[in-house]
Amino acid sequence: MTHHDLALIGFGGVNRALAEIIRDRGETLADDLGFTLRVVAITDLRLGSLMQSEGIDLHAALAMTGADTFAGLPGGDAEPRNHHVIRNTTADVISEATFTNPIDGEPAISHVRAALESGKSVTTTNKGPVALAGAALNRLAEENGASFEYEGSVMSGTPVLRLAGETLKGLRITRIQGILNGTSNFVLGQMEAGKSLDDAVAEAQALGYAEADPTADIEGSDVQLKVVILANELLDAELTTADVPRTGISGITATDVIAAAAAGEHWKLIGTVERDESGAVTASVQPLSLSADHPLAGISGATNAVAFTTDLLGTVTISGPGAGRIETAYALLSDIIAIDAHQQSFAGALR
Ligand SMILES: NC(=O)c1ccc[n+]([C@@H]2O[C@H](COP(=O)([O-])OP(=O)(O)OC[C@H]3O[C@@H](n4cnc5c(N)ncnc54)[C@H](O)[C@@H]3O)[C@@H](O)[C@H]2O)c1
Ligand SMILES: N[C@@H](CCO)C(=O)O
Repeated sequence: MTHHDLALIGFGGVNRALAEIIRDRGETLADDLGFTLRVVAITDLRLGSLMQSEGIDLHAALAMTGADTFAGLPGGDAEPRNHHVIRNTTADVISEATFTNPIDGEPAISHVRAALESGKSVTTTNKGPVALAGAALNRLAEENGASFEYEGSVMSGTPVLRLAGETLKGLRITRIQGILNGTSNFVLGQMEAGKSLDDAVAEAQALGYAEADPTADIEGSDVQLKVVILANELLDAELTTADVPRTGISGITATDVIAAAAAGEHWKLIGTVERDESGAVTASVQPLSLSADHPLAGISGATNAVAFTTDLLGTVTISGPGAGRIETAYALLSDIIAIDAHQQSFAGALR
């Protein structure tokens, strides 16, 4: 049986949920997947760093709160020595789940770069590195014989990137339109039910859907990053966030939402990518009031959905969780499964 050792960079909702999955289901997963998993390093802004090559006791690590630090534990330090840990850990896979920075992607881009330069594979749910430096990081991974996987950067654990990238091959995709932010969709639904925007955002934060700064969810910059990822990953575009005009939902009032519902419509924050006849790709983010018969109108709560307009199949729609700790940790697990498969096929080719 093969084995993967993980370093978790950022120990918040998502990486903690991955640690819980490994703690609670590690043995079943080994039977199902043919490899075992162990966490050998953790860093976090609040807790500091911990490196234990024989495996960290996940029960103890998960019991730690923001008031604790790793200082005093063997291999522990009160400082989050991210670069030292990434370069020196015995882990073969780095799981990057620090805050998404929609402006310049840092420090996550540097974390991913350091990992790939050390020949370690990376799984991340952080949208910054993928949207703002995806092409360069993919090249770096290839140069270093490592994998860079980021299924959770769009639609959390719902496998939209692998589905479209692998199983829609051979189709010409002319349009991608989706509800790509769980928090804003949840908030609009709560407003329809009579809650204020602020109360609904607080609820989304408590449920683990929102960004550290929920402005990114409400003002559309989270969707802007996801639209760039979809365009570049699936339509071979080279968009930057500056190419994607965005309007968020803060201008939509409870009155607007309730009046639309009474008329059989629903406000949704919609990301759109289009490819014209000449091959030029454009994208946008804006709130739209959708009539009840629109395929995205019935998508509620933190669920996301993406509709692909294709030449041979017509419209193909995928929907599923778009946010949530466990749902997003599943994306990390699915990336680790992909990393293992790459390593097995590389080893097979050498035999
Ligand atoms: N929660 C979701 O539903 C979801 C879904 C998809 C993608 N994501 C993305 O996954 C990432 C993690 O999300 P989360 O919900 O776990 O966030 P979170 O805020 O719960 O956790 C982030 C953790 O990273 C730590 N951190 C931040 N900067 C750091 C640094 N420089 N060094 C070390 N630690 C640092 C913080 O202390 C915190 O514990 C984010 O980039 C988010 O955008 C989240
Ligand atoms: N804050 C994001 C997390 C998923 O990227 C959302 O609500 O969709």
